[in-house]
Amino acid sequence: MPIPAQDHAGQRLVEVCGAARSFGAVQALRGVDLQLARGECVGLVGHNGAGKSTLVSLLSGALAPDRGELRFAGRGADAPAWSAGEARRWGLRCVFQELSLCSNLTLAENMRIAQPQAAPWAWRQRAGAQLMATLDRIFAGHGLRPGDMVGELPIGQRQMVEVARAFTPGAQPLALMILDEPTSSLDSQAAAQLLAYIRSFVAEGKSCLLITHKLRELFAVTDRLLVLRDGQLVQTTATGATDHERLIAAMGQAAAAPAAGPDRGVRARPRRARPTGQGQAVVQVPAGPQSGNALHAMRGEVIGLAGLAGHGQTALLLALLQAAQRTGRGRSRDRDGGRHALHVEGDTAFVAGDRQTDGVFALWSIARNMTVGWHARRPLIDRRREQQQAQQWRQRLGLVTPGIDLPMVSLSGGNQQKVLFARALGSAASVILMDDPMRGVDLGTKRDMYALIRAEARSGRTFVWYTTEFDELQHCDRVYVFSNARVAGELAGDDISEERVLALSFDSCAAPCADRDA
Ligand SMILES: Nc1ncnc2c1ncn2[C@@H]1O[C@H](COP(=O)(O)OP(=O)(O)OP(=O)(O)O)[C@@H](O)[C@H]1O
Repeated sequence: MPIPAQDHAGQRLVEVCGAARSFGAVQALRGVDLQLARGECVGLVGHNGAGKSTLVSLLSGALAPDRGELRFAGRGADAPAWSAGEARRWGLRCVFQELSLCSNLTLAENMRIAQPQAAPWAWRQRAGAQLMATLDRIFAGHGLRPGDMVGELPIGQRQMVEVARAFTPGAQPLALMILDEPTSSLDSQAAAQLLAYIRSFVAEGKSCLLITHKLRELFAVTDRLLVLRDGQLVQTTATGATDHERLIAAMGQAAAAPAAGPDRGVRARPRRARPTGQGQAVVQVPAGPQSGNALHAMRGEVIGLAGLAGHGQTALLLALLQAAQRTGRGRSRDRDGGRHALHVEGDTAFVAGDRQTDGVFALWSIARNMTVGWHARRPLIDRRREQQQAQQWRQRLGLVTPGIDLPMVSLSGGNQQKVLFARALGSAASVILMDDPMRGVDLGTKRDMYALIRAEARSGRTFVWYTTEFDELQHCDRVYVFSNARVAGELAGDDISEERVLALSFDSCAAPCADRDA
């Protein structure tokens, strides 16, 4: 029989003593001590490469610590004895930053993989029904079906499935949920649904460790906050006893952080200050019955694409990229299956948000990943230029790595994202298409990137920027809001507000979109 929440709330559930872990020359964790009680939600923050995901891997048993001890629910375990199977049997589950679903299987089949011990008969129906029940509980109105193929879903929906699968009850208990950036690809509505669910989860006496770079979320749901910096826990504080600025300072990212708005400290410029557009439209999407209102971007403009995730923003960016590539081959206009007649002028680069699928060459070096677009235009690889350019961007974006010749997989998630950003900005492209490019990027680097985007726009580059974060729209000159794969409206100046974006998102969208990004 389950113990009532009030009987076990406050008891110690997890204890980590002196956990350390290195990867070659990199000391990812340098002796971390932490405790987690039953019934509490603890937030873990830190810059890219601070060691958060490594700590998660130790807790979940995916990695063994070099030294230190982990205890769960009073059961002592010397570090070498701690394993993924044991952690799961004791009630620990984990949603990792990089999604782990099999893209060639359906939702139901992915559910079955996570709980193979369930009864063998009619497993597909059972697994599908179980997963749907959790999806309904967390993400009401999700629009997913058990037979959907994971590989055909946009990253936001894949993240919903990943989260719901972890929360689905099974043969093993669930006492602690570790969520590593669970909202990085969710739109604001789905993120709010998940945060509300986390609160109800801990209210039942269960525990949650939440890792995110979105401070707003941490302040909304956590009881306590831990700050990790260069592999060490430098601050533990009750959430109510701190604020954004102090947290950012503890992370070591306080310099030049102007206070403005909910995620204070991440904005590089005051709201709506300096539109940069100049006379000539370099991106054009005409109005149409299927595509909605017309969309255009002038030279030097920063254009935001907003609206609920999966409502056509990524599809448009990809269509623009294809149009640009065909334009480069001598055609001036392109038709996207009759939906859009698109025009893009100039070299175009794309920053993928779904980095594992669309962006990263995992085993290539960091330097080669940064410069691959540039090499593609030359007959021979110029290693000296490659090194020069990569070192420049490493410093500019504060890449945390001992060397740019290491493989891309050695980088933390946020640092991999920085490399993709460097790849686009380091190219000769005059139009940069960005598909939610700040996924997993820490606050300090985001601030630098916002400033960089503005500076590049001033020099004449055009940005078309899909973002799931409202705050980022404040860095755009104009914003187009998408709904049901159509441009539902345009906002500019002080009209760019959360309320206006939501109003346009839901205006023509009663149900989740059928024409999703693929
Ligand atoms: N498999 C690996 N091989 C080599 N180095 C690694 C490996 N995994 C992590 N590291 C290094 O360990 C350090 C900590 O990485 P970790 O992924 O824990 O950071 P993080 O705080 O989760 O960062 P992010 O916010 O970007 O996800 C980084 O310097 C990273 O490059």
